[in-house]
Amino acid sequence: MQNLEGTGAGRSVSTQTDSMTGQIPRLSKVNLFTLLSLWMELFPAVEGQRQKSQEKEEGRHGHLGDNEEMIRVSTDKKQVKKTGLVVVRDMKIVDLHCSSEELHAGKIALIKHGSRLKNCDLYFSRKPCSACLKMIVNAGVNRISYWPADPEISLLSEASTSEDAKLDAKAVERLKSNSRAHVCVLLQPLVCCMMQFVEETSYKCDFIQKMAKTFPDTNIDFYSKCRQERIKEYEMLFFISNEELHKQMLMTIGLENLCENPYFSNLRQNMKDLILLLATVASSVPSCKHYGFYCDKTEQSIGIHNQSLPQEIARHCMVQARLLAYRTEDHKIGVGAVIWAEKKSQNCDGTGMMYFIGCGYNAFPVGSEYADFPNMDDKQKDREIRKFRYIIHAEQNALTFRCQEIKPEEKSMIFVTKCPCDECVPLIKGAGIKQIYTGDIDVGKKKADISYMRFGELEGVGKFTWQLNPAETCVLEQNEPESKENGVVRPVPPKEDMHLHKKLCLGNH
Ligand SMILES: O=c1ccn([C@H]2C[C@H](O)[C@@H](COP(=O)(O)OP(=O)(O)OP(=O)(O)O)O2)c(=O)[nH]1
Repeated sequence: MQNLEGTGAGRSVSTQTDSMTGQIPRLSKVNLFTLLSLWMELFPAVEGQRQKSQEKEEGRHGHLGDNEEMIRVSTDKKQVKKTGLVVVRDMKIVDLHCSSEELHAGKIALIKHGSRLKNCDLYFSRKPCSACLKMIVNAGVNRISYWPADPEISLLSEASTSEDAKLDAKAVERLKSNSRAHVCVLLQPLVCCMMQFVEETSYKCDFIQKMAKTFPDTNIDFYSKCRQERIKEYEMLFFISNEELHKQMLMTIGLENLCENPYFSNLRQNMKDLILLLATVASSVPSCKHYGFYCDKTEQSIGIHNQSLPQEIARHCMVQARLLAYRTEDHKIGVGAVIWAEKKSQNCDGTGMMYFIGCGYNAFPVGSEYADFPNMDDKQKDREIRKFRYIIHAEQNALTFRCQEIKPEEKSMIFVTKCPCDECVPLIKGAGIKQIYTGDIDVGKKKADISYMRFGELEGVGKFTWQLNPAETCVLEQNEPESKENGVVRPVPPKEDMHLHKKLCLGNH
């Protein structure tokens, strides 16, 4: 867990720097935590869990044959909204949770951390229900921030359940006013140029660029289409388009202060901006059946540590890393890294077997001041004033400030937005991380102060790079010659297939 004080970005760009300071815009830590909580709400449903609860429900119905019980189960499900949660201690992320079919996010955090929640700040994607709040408050948390739309016990559900939802909202208010914890809404306006910067860096990021190389002329439409779909989807989930309804809801959950203008319109604008930003970043690692994180064919084996995660989960974790990259302190490029591990059996968390180990982004040593270290790249002739000997890489920060040990018997995975450099590759392997998910645009690059030669040679760690689905590569290879790209042999899609890929299908998000 890295100290999230500092500055942020994506891949190097020149056009969107702040014209006054020449610096790239940066995501505030509060907005980062809020965005991550929304993103955790979207954690892909765990298949086993879905099946289990389906079986349970079928069993329950078959056994009881009780109509009332059936209605109660289905209305409960509709009424309780899936919720994401980020646990922060001393401005560092210590855990990421998402509610499961059986447990709300707040209860999961309580089970996992118990009294260690004392003095933590919790960021919820919805206002938590009274059952969660009473336990969290009791554990001594410092602050609870929530996204100001429909709460966990939905106020938008059917009339039959709205009485309960209103009662719960009242109980939450009472708990709030009698508790030491500060229960509040934390949303900050984006800094100048942030949105354009995120758009540009998302579009130019390694993942989209790699697809553009494989499918010339298709990426722009594909990226924009994906982004439009995500915006619509996230607005449905996280925004209340009807202003009156939104006002009523804010009144019910004790936010009457925010119902007057200009506060109300400012709040809605900040919410919209953050939703747009999340949709943009999510579109930079598009959900697409032709592309994903795959092992090169020569490295495929049946060992457990070489088994890839489901693509939608890998993609989800990479978007987390992309969000973290917007906190970088490098003036040119943001890199984000997040480490997850898989337990042998399922957690109570909505993340299934996955649990969070740590995260980081590239930044100067903790506590350093703005002008303490040089910021120049290798275009600067004087090597003494280049940044490379000072900046801590995203992977290094994720490893240094991790909040869990990396267990040798478990499958641990690092998701990095940029291919790990020669300094980081041995660290990742030495730490016992079993899999790397990344892009390979930089593989084979050699510069004076930073190089990317070791990743290609790395053995004993599963390497999953963003590439065309190998199953499709086989089809392409049957007819066509190969080309060399970054020193790696890549198939050139035949014209017919390229035509087909122009209609890239969006997978289910
Ligand atoms: O595994 C890595 C590799 C690099 N970085 C960070 C460190 C540094 O802040 C930046 C260096 O990026 P790059 O190699 O692209 O150098 P540049 O000078 O920023 O850009 P250019 O590609 O133009 O040389 O990326 C990481 O966090 N992890």
